[in-house]
Formats: sequence, C-alpha cells, structure tokens
Amino acid sequence: MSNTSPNTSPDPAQASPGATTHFGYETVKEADKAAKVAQVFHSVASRYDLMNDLMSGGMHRLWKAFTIGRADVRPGMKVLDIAGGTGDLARAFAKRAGPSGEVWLTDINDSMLRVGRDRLIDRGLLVPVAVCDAERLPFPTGYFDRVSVAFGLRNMTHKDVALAEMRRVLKPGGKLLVLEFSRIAKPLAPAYDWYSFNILPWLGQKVAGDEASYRYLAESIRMHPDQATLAAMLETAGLSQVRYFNLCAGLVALHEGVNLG
Ligand SMILES: C[S@@+](CC[C@H](N)C(=O)[O-])C[C@H]1O[C@@H](n2cnc3c(N)ncnc32)[C@H](O)[C@@H]1O
Repeated sequence: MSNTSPNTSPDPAQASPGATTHFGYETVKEADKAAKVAQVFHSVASRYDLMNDLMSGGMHRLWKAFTIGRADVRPGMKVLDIAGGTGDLARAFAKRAGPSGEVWLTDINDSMLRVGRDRLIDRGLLVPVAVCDAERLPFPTGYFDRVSVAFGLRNMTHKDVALAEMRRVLKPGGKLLVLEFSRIAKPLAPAYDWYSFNILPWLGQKVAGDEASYRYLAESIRMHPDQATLAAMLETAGLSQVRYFNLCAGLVALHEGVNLG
C-alpha cells in the first residue's frame, strides 16, 4: 500500500488554524476533525461491510450499482475512487476498465484500505491502493476519466477544497460521481430520524461494539448539505452539466458533474 505524501497543494488546516467545523452535532477545531473521523473508521473497519448490509437492509448495494451504471466505465479508462474504503466501487470499476485500464482505490484511512485491498486480492483483482487525503490528491491534473466518492464527502473537513481537487484531476470531458446520504422526503423524515437515532447506535453497539461512531453517522448525515446545495457546490468547484438523482426518496443522492476544462 503506498502511503502518499501531500504534494504542492497548501494544507487547508494550516490555512485557518483557529477555524471550527462540525463533527456530527459537535463543534470542533477544523484541525481536529480529520483525526476524529479517522478514529471512527479505524474503529469500524473490520465490521464496516457487515454493518452496511444490516443498516441499509442491503440497499447500499443498489445505490452503488446505480452509481456504477452512471459511471459507464469502459475498457482502458483511468478511474480514481476516493474515500474508497473497503473497495465496492473500485472492484466494479476494475472489472469494467479491464487490464488496459487503471483504477485506484484510495482513502485517508489505512485500516479501511487494508480491508478493501484484501477483499480485492481475494477476488483476484490487483489495483493500486494509496492512502491519501481527498483535499490534497497526489495525482496529476487532468489524469482521470472518472472520479468517484461514495459516502465519503460528508466526512471531509473542507468539502469545497476536496471537490476542487476532484475536478482538477479529471480529464476534460471526465465525470465526477458523488454518492452520499442526502435529504429524505419530508413525510418520511420522522420515521427515518427515529430509526437513525435509536436503531443505528444500538446496532453499532451490538455488531461493531461502537455506539458513538454510528451516532456520528446519523448526526453527520443531518449536517451534510442537501441536494440543491451540494449541486451548487459542484458548480462552484468548476464542474458543468451538474445533475443529481434522488434514491429512496432522497435518503441518498447521486450527484454528477463533468469537467469541461
Ligand atoms: C462511510 S466510508 C465509505 C467507504 C466506501 N466508499 C463505501 O461506500 O463503502 C467513508 C470513508 O471516507 C474516508 N474519508 C474520510 N475523510 C477522508 C478524506 N479527507 N480523504 C479521503 N478519505 C476520507 C474514511 O476513511 C472512510 O473510509
């Protein structure tokens, strides 16, 4: 696993040392958020896949299948999966890009990546794996045909910086795909809130021995920008033809944008 070091981009945490942000419902120093997020994913890595299936009733597989379809990865393409964790998207992209393609599985968290790398190897897929922060991608400008991030953006300290980096590494004509929890339709919100703040932490405690991380999950979803706000953020990052698809009544949304250069 290559442990990449930051390139020439400025460190956003250094840029505003006194600034605060949210970690779930907690207000924390910007400089402290990444470490807190890291703690969450180090803690849940070994049970992450099982928890995903249990929490979503297997629906995360359908949301990812939709994303894979929209990505339309073809043989020979170069694809970057950011915050790729245990490798669901990278695995599907590697099969589609084939031996002439180049698919990178990357994440800031080496515990998650280790699980992902081992899963891919077990399935006979060897893809390059790199520990890196989405806010400082160690890849050349205009390199990838597709960049994806599934359920990762929500955890990033400077989403605007990360989105700009994602656009930077896309080729002209390349597509960004952002799959993330979003704002569910209003009539369903009370039931969803009850599930999120009662069942999720309970399940987290029973299965992963970690209630706090799954409470953070529920809180971080509420703090994440809604569909229209995120679409505007993609545009601000320089992406064009921005659109989004609501999945399961907006519980999750897939945002897309194209780098027109
Ligand atoms: C909920 S998991 C998603 C994993 C995988 N994409 C999936 O859909 O199953 C979120 C991932 O985002 C990663 N992450 C959080 N902040 C990050 C950052 N700044 N740069 C890269 N990855 C980050 C975490 O380490 C974690 O593996």
